Amino acid sequence: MNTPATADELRAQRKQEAARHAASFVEPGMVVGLGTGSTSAFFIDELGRRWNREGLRFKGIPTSERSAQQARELGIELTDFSEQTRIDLAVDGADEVLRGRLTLIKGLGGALLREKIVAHAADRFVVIVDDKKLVDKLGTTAPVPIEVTPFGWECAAERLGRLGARAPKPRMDRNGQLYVTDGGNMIIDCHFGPIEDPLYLFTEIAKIVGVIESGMFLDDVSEVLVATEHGIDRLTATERRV
Ligand SMILES: O=C[C@H](O)[C@H](O)[C@H](O)COP(=O)(O)O
Repeated sequence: MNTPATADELRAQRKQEAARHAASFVEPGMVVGLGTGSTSAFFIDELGRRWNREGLRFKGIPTSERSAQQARELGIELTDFSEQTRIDLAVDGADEVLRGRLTLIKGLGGALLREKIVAHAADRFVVIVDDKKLVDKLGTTAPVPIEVTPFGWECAAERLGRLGARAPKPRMDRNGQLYVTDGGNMIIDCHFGPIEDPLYLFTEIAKIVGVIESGMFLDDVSEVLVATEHGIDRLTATERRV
């Protein structure tokens, strides 16, 4: 008799289903943005499978050193913005998605700046999640990660505190060392609690000198694929709202 799947295994299966679905959008010759995180890792794996078994050829632009390494190990050809500034399709995960909207939080994996740059360069930016990421208000389960310059981070943290972030502090890694992004910056994970007005908060965060980018994605996403027990729910830009 098979042991029933654990909740973690079920989530992993759903992430994989969303990733497979998104990987089916990749066509020969495309430039493809490769996201970061556990869901994106399934996407890159599936692309590796298509590269090696189907002979699918495309070029990847990774959003982190981690994803670059994974893609290289699978044999996927990589490129960068020095070669081309246009991406056909970018695929990435998210930490929270506002139910029924294309509004979300990303960056718990620390790659939010590169992810947003890649998303903005893409003609089509597809976000892949399992249904546990859906929330009725952003900020309910995840903090908003905010990438800041190391110089003067204390000033940015104080301003973020005035905006309602609880005890904003720089992110530490699992060894207790200061977390440094691929771009050499710091991240302040801001616990605002449920966010009533995402656009207002996003705008106020962006005004803080020293803030490079926030993990709020309000108007960047073309579609969201949500893996549920019934299959894939696809939310497209016609329903885009903040
Ligand atoms: O910086 C990391 C990214 O924004 C990830 O896409 C996000 O944190 C979701 O990660 P996961 O797929 O592991 O839940």
